[in-house]
Amino acid sequence: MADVVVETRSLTKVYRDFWGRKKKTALNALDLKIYRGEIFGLLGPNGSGKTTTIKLLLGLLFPTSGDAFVFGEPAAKVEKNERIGYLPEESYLYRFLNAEETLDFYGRLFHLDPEVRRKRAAELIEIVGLSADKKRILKEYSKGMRQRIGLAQALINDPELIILDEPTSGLDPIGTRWMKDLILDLKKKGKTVLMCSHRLDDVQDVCDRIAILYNGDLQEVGEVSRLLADAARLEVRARNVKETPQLKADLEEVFRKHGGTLESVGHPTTTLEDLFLRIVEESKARPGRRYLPPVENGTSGNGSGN
Ligand SMILES: Nc1ncnc2c1ncn2[C@@H]1O[C@H](COP(=O)(O)OP(=O)(O)OP(=O)(O)O)[C@@H](O)[C@H]1O
Repeated sequence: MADVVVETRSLTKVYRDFWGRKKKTALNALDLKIYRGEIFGLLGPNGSGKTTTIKLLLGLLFPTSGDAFVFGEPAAKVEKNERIGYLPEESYLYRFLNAEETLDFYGRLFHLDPEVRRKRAAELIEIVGLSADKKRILKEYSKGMRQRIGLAQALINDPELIILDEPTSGLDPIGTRWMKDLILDLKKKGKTVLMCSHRLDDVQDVCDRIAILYNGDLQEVGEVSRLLADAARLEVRARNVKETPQLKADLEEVFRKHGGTLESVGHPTTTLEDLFLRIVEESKARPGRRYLPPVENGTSGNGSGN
């Protein structure tokens, strides 16, 4: 039986106004379990209750009814937060500290020994790619750099559960790929990750399971691969075959024999992210590389600029 790291039972949050009158049911009877070692995506349109859920799990808000448990402890018990790393959506870091000072400050909050603090800060600065900028104050950081130092802060206590609110926001495609690889590395190390994101392609790339909230109600929960599988279609891929009318006719015949119909024959496409990263890598490896338009016979001159 898998180890449950986060559990909510009929978790409900109603925000009230100053007079105690009901303003908004932000979360309505949420039942959810998140297991050790999985990457779980919490999705939903703006205002659907994601941040409210995270705040309830961190004990920053109290539920109106229902329960939330993290590591089997009530979420209101703030000591359990020492085992959690949290990257909020908005930067909250001190703008006049540099990266080293920032991590030292958060290390102190977790009562880490000076030696451990120094070692972890150095490792994390390296991991998040800020070695060259570690002496600059955060005020001078770009949004992507702030996101990197925010992640390092979230990992300073070597947490078992990492909660990431919009982890790829503000990152360029290279930073996005780096962040996704890092999230997958955390999973390899046995960590549990709960992330909220509006970038659905990123969620699809890294999450094992997702939950979708709408207006405070849980609408769907399950494995990404299962939810996205199109059971009505079958995909067949082949190598070293030329696309000819005869091939198409033969395939039509085969599928007809098995009671189906051929929908299309063509080349699979890569993702824009892969294309972008490949071009950046090639540009780095070959200074002077430039786009060249296709030559007359139709072959691409792409990337043969020197
Ligand atoms: N302090 C508050 N007082 C009153 N209503 C609130 C408060 N905080 C959030 N809400 C409302 O609760 C609902 C859920 O908000 P929440 O911030 O949890 O949504 P979200 O899914 O995180 O949205 P987003 O994607 O925009 O970050 C929204 O309708 C929001 O206006």
